Amino acid sequence: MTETTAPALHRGAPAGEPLLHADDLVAGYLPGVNILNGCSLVLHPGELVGIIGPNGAGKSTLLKALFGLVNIREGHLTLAGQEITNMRADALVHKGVGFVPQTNNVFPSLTIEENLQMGVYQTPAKFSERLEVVLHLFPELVKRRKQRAGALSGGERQMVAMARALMPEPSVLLLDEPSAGLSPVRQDEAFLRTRRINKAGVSVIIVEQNARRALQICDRAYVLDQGRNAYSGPGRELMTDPKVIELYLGTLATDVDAARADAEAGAAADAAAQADTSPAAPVDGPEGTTPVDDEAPPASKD
Ligand SMILES: Nc1ncnc2c1ncn2[C@@H]1O[C@H](COP(=O)(O)OP(=O)(O)OP(=O)(O)O)[C@@H](O)[C@H]1O
Repeated sequence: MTETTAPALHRGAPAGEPLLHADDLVAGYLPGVNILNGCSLVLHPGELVGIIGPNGAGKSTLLKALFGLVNIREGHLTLAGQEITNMRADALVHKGVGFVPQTNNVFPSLTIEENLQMGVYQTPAKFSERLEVVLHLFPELVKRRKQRAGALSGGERQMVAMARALMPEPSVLLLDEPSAGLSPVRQDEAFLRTRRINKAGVSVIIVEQNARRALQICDRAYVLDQGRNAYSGPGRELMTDPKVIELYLGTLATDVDAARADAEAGAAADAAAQADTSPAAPVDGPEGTTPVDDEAPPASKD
């Protein structure tokens, strides 16, 4: 076991080789100004990993560094054991990494279908096959595929952006705040959609401001602070950790109880979903919001 897979840094991570491994990254935008000051993260096959932390902690910067959009000054990044540090984004897509930015994530003048076509511009022959898989994952898009993306709501655009990123059949999907700017019900849908993608076999890293909701769906999460790892662990453990609650989830004493209740509600929903294998087992949002079909469609892999 290497130092970077040490339990304290990656608490709760499964054994074995990570799929994606960021080791002690130092990165930034302006010369001489580092935003990431030694950040590490592992993503194992099939995991859904969250990145949370206060505003300006460097969460989005870390995601962009993983996707070759911010220069990594020190440290290493590997994908399935291969060095990919500072590899260009288009090369990373080719290697199976997808990225969904927080904003400007669709081509507004193109139709939904044309947006999805852009997702496989490197491998156009795959379009029909992948379109079928992706529309199976997002059946909401089937009837609307000829509509212009610019006419869609924020939540619908987010769905198209995720669908487009899935078109090249990534093994890793990086999501930058998929719930940003959405109403509570639409936020729930974005989180459940994220889990649906993960259940379909895609390993996911999600950056979120809505920390409590993210922790509910994540296998594990990293708390960043000032560009460094502050805490890590299984999502539901972090939700009930008084230090994490005090520093990042809210300072009210009652939040401990609220977080516990949220964690228990999430665990109960998971247990119910596992017990019920019928094709439409709904999962309730934590605040009693609209149930959304969270059942995993057939795996997107061959
Ligand atoms: N393009 C950029 N050029 C220069 N500085 C930037 C740029 N983007 C972000 N920063 C700076 O990097 C720091 C970290 O920003 P980042 O967006 O990664 O934080 P974050 O944790 O995702 O925050 P939030 O939760 O508010 O989105 C901030 O101080 C921000 O001003």
